Amino acid sequence: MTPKLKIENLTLIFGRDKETALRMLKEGKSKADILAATGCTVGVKEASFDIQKGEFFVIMGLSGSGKSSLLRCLNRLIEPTAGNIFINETNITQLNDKQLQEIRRKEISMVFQQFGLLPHRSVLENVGFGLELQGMPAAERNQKSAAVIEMVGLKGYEQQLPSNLSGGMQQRVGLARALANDPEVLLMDEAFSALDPLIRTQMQDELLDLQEKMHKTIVFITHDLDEAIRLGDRIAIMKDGEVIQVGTPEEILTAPATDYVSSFVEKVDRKAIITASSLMDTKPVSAVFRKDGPEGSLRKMRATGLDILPAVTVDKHFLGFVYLKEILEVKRRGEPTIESVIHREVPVAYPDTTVEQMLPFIAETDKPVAVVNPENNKLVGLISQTALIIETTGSQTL
Ligand SMILES: Nc1ncnc2c1ncn2[C@@H]1O[C@H](COP(=O)(O)OP(=O)(O)OP(=O)(O)O)[C@@H](O)[C@H]1O
Repeated sequence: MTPKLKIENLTLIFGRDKETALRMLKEGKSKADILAATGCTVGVKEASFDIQKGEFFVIMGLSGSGKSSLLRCLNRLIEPTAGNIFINETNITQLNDKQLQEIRRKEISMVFQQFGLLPHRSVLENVGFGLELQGMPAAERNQKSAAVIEMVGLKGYEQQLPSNLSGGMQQRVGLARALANDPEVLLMDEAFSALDPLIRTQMQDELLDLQEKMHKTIVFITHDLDEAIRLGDRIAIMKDGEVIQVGTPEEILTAPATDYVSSFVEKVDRKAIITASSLMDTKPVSAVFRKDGPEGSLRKMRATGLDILPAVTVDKHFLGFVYLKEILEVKRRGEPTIESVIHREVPVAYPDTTVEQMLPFIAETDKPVAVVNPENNKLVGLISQTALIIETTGSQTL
């Protein structure tokens, strides 16, 4: 599948002597060395990644890491120094001014941190401003604007001036304006960073709801890893102009690529993000069959060294757990199957169940947790108690 956006070796250098700076960069010189020798700042260094259609892609990094510079290259608000950017299959870096304008009007919109609203225009006029520039007649423009204003929850405020609105509402106007021309790609530069925390969380939720309906390709910038994790399908982490890791929130949290990423990850509340599938043992699950006799079950327990095993039907439907000591009882009583000692009232998780959702039943059980496929109830994995305890206490040293 062709990605919606393809960023290929993108480099951005600020300053005059870009050529020398670029050469030094290729030689592997550091940002500091390049600055000292040429007076040039490396804003973005050889970034390469793809963004898929409909993806919510977050670029996260501290102040000065280069995320705004990178975002602004995507619509050439800043001219990249080297590399390519493709939208669909069009190389944006090669477009002339007219073609670029066309792309900016139709395909890529941007939402800014400071809202960027025109103070003397009403909400309706602000939202319709881009359409007006395109020469759309007033009636059609107003109709489109009113529709997106309703979409972002501002119906009734069409005639207000921005100064009469709260920060959160002003940012909704900014969002509505970006959505008015129904772009395929939405660039959002720290769009919620100026809002206070409660409003910010509310806006994040609303944006996620909107995205469920819109399926836009969103590139969202933030310096806040919690926000990145809440919003992103995937996250790119930047440091000193470099993209140092691209991955799903789970990949970033469970397998940080560098110590730098780890240091961020340590501060995140993982329980809402880590899911059963990332915790479960991926080795083929040892299980006893319901029709197994006690001898067969004991053999499996000896082989695995476990004194609790899941019990399944022949086609792997999960039934419950069996315990070593009860199987020994069954054997002593001379029963032909282990049917009578399967504990069926046990909690199960689905692969996308989060640790937070598992907490209530983790507290009540000292067994491993079975992970089953929600569609057919087949056993797909087991999560050991140790893995759960580490995740819930956040401690690797028990
Ligand atoms: N116009 C400019 N001229 C020179 N250097 C610049 C310019 N804009 C940005 N820089 C430098 O490029 C680097 C990346 O800056 P950028 O603003 O992209 O980072 P950021 O991660 O978006 O930070 P912030 O969140 O503070 O905006 C920084 O070292 C910055 O000082």
